[in-house]
Amino acid sequence: MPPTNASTRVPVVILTGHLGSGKTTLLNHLLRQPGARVGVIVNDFGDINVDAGLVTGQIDEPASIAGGCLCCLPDAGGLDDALEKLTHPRLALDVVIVEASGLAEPGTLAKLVRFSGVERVRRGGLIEVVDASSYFDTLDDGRGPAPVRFAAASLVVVNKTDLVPETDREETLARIEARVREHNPDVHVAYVVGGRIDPRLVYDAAVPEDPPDELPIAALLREAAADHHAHQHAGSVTVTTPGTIEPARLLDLLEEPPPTAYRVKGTVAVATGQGPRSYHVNLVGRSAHVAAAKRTDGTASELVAIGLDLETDAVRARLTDALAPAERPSTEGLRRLRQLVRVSL
Ligand SMILES: Nc1nc2c(ncn2[C@@H]2O[C@H](COP(=O)(O)OP(=O)(O)OP(=O)(O)O)[C@@H](O)[C@H]2O)c(=O)[nH]1
Repeated sequence: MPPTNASTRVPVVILTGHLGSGKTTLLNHLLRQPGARVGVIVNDFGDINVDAGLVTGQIDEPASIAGGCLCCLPDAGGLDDALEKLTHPRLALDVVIVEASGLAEPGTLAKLVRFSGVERVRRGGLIEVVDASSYFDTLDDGRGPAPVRFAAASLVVVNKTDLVPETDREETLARIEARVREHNPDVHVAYVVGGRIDPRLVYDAAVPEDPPDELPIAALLREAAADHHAHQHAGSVTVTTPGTIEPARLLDLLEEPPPTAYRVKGTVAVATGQGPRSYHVNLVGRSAHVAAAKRTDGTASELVAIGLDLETDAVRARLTDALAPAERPSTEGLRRLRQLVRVSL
């Protein structure tokens, strides 16, 4: 059995963006990261150009899947079927990425995942890729309201910054960011070339290295495409506490996360009459998911925050506050925790 994150649900990340903005380039960058088991759903099968050697195996033969797997989605109606297959615990995938066609409407796709009937799915965020060099010639003429598509994004990746003349770059990127924030003031924005975002913004690989069953071609492809420009590293902060915590403080953090933390994840323990109970916590952008853990191993609680330009001191202070030890939870805290667990189902 491969190492697995199976005790938690599989995050499903939606990748959207205008035609040619760089979605597939970003996806291939993520697929090249060692260790990760990534499932891919594309709804544009005729036009697929994901690196075949990185996406190995067929979903109909899950036993043969090595580094990841690929599923084609002919129409929106097939999304749940594809998610059902790709989130099967046997595959032990770290993440499923849905690459939309350039014409897809992000808000609609986000709703399809949010209201998916598939039990093992959790929302992993929506990444909108923007072509910095053609933005004001394609998506937006700069007049009137900004495109509403940004409202659904948790992360906006402003790609192809290399194609913006250096003399205009700062001003152009600032103008794009201002338009993005019109409908989504808190969204996280990354500026990249070749879709090279830090994969830690998107998923956790259960193992840091390639599994032994991965096809050698994947490693070869990775070498051939070795990144000349390293990606912008995301920062992270980890806080642990040996005891059970007060859920009201945790809920305060999840309802109003620190602005520079894109993801917050971890496991926390809460005291009950029958001993401590553990919960898995996941926040992406502003969307929180909490689920009761199947097993509780002791009372330790841990949270990790990940983000670009992470304000580490401020974030550490917030995580420390959220993990303040409590031998007994407040009634109000328990009520809020149970409510979030219910809406996370
Ligand atoms: N110069 C430059 N070219 C890029 C960058 N990112 C992607 N490209 C190129 O832009 C073209 C389109 O990239 P894709 O990744 O195919 O874009 P896409 O959004 O998947 O395209 P569709 O699926 O057709 O909507 C390709 O030729 C890429 O090599 C970048 O940061 N800089």
